[in-house]
Amino acid sequence: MADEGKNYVSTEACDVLESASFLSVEGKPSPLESTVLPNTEEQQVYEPLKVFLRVRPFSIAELESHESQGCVTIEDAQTVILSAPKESSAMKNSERGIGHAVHSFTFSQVFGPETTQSEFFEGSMKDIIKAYVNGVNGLVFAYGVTNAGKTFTIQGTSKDLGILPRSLDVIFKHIRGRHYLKMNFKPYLSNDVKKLEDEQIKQEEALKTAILASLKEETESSSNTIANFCDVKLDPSNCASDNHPSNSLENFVLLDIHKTNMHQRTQASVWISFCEIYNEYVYDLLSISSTSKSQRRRVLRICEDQGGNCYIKDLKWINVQSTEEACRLLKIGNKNRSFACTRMNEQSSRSHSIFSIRLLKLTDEHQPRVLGVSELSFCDLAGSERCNKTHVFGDRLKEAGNINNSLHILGKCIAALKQNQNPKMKPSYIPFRESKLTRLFQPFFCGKGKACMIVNINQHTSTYDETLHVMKFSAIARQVIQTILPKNFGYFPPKMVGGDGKPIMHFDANTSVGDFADSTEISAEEEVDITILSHEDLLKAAEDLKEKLAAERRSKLLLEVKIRKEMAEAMFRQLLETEEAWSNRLEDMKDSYEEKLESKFEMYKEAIKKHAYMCAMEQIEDHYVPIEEFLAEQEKVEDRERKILQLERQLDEQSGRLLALGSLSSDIPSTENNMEQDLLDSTLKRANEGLQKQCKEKEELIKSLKFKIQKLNETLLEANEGYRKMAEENSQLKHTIMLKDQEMNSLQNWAKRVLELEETVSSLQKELEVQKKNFFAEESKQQKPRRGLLANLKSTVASTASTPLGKGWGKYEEASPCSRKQGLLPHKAKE
Ligand SMILES: Nc1ncnc2c1ncn2[C@@H]1O[C@H](COP(=O)(O)OP(=O)(O)OP(=O)(O)O)[C@@H](O)[C@H]1O
Repeated sequence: MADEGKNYVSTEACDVLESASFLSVEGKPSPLESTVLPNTEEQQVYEPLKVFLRVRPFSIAELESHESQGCVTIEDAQTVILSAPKESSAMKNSERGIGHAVHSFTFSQVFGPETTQSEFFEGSMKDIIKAYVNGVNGLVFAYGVTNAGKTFTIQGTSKDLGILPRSLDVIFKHIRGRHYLKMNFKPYLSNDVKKLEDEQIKQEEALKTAILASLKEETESSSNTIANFCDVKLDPSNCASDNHPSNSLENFVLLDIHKTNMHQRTQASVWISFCEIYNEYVYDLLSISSTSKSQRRRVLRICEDQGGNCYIKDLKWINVQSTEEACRLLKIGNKNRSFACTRMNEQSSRSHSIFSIRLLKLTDEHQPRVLGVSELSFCDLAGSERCNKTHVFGDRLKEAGNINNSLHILGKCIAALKQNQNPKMKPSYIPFRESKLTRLFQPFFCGKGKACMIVNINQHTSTYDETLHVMKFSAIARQVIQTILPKNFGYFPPKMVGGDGKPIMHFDANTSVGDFADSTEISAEEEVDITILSHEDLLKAAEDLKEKLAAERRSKLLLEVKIRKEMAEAMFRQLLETEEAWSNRLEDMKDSYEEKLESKFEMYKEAIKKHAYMCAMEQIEDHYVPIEEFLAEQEKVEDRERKILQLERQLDEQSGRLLALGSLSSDIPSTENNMEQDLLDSTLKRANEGLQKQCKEKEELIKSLKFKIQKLNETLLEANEGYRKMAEENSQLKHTIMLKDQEMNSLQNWAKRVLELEETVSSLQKELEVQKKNFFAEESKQQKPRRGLLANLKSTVASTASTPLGKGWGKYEEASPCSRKQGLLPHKAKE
């Protein structure tokens, strides 16, 4: 890998890691120990996950069985080449064209088979212990196939100590003289501290004594094959048994101690815990009950505090005063650990074991205060293996399944972590919660600590394919960049609780007491290892679980509904806010654009003005005439005008004379001088031009007038035509009027005649009346015959009928009496 050895730690942060040490060496205050505490607000550090490869040497038996086929070749301090042996699947695949037969892998450092425990410790643990004593949590996990040397690397043997006892030794040496021996401050939950009452301290001491005593009983009663750590003499000669320079912390951790910036003298208290994850159940390896095989082991729960930090509830934390004590406890734990004899390893770890050391940093006072807590965990993972190769069944098969599953999830987490580092890739879910192991590892991979991976391989041809798988896994892990949060000592300020578990002190001013009260475990429920239950109990347990599941689902559903509602409301609010923000922004943009436009407009206006001004100035410059010159020229012009006027007058006179003289004028010799003649000519010319101009104007005028006249003529013609028509109509009307007049006249005549006739009729009637009277008078006097009167009447009527009126009358003689009364009507109808 190209970035091999590249350190992502910023110089500043690196300096802090290099220099700051929170405890003095061998109890002696360092030169600067009385200065300040390490700055806990340093920037966060990015560094690639350190992956060390350790190749196990062949055992004598293996050498005798000619295991070696040269599968593993160490190229250099960082590179190793794996060549597939003939019978391996990798070789078969490569022959089929799938994959390669040779693979090259790069590590932070490769430790060959000849590497001693001391060399390995020095080469791999330096940084992590340095960071640990400065408050950075650390995780060291050994990964590899079964029988690859993981346990050997972590724990070692009594003669050849592994990294764990060596680390303990370094830590104790480091705190020598500053070791806080009282047990009244105890680690609590994930990162807190509990202040114990006297009674509790006594209980604590009794428990420790009991656990340690159990080892004594055991060692007396039975022999064991595990490294007898209690016999370990952890003096420098032991540690440097391989003739290597001393591995004490002074040698590599506190080289720059003189740079420390600590203000305060401090002391430390060391607590350890040891647990295993077996078949996905967590067991306390330091539990007294667990030492008795007949008793059922208590399953521990992984809980989370309010900060989401995982911790194992009820896991025992034992105060240790020395490396020897810690190693005794390690041995006790090992005895409780699930080992089994597999085909590959006589003492094969069937579980993942986690040994943790918590360092409590306290002030060096009569009433000490806790300054911080840091944790260093060593995880010896169970060996990865293929079930078919190990020929396992029953419990072993189940174990293998669980081991492989948790390792598979660890692989998935590491792959997801690597993928999430790539900003171009879609962030993927990291399945930390899918196994107990990854749940406990999560904080270390999420910035709350520094992780380090040890890959153990053997050179067996029989396990080549598994080894290749392990190497591929490590190649991915190698690419993970760790983000280490900037708290140097612990990631959250520790809280302190009293013996009753209630907070008594807060180290973080920002954290309230209320917050703390909730930071207890999520559930106090205890898990039971169901594999040891009877069939009936299992059924009952299944029923219980079903009920619990249903209840849980219901509550979760309600919670989901509530959360969804809250989220919807929050989103709606956010949308509204966003909308408002955008509309405000839009308004602002509009305003700013308007302002810009206005200012541009003003700018252009100014530019145009300027340009016009410049042009004007240029013109003025071009046409500039001094005032004296101008006045002189003006005078000259006026003078000439006067002369022209004079000449014009003269011309008028002359032309008047010329006209008077007529044709003779040509013969009259000119008396004028040449100058006058010229002036005259020019005047004439100008006058001529003026006349021509006037003529042109007049012509134009005439043209327009002609056009107008033409228009008027046309209008006149139209008017004439109209007039003619009107006249015709008029004559027709006159004729009609005349006819009407005639009719009127005739009617008047008729009316006159009617009047005459009426008069005649009335006179006749009168006469008739008179005649009647006379007749009746005579008749009464003479009684003359009626024939005579009628004859007279007839003669009268006959005389009347001879007149024109009488003739007309006669025509109607035969009409009815009614018609006679109406008189004139028949005549009118005739007319
Ligand atoms: N570097 C080494 N030098 C000498 N012996 C070693 C080395 N590494 C491992 N061994 C020996 O190899 C054997 C197997 O080692 P170990 O038990 O540590 O393997 P393991 O990987 O922990 O196996 P498992 O996963 O099955 O528990 C042990 O006897 C151990 O002493």
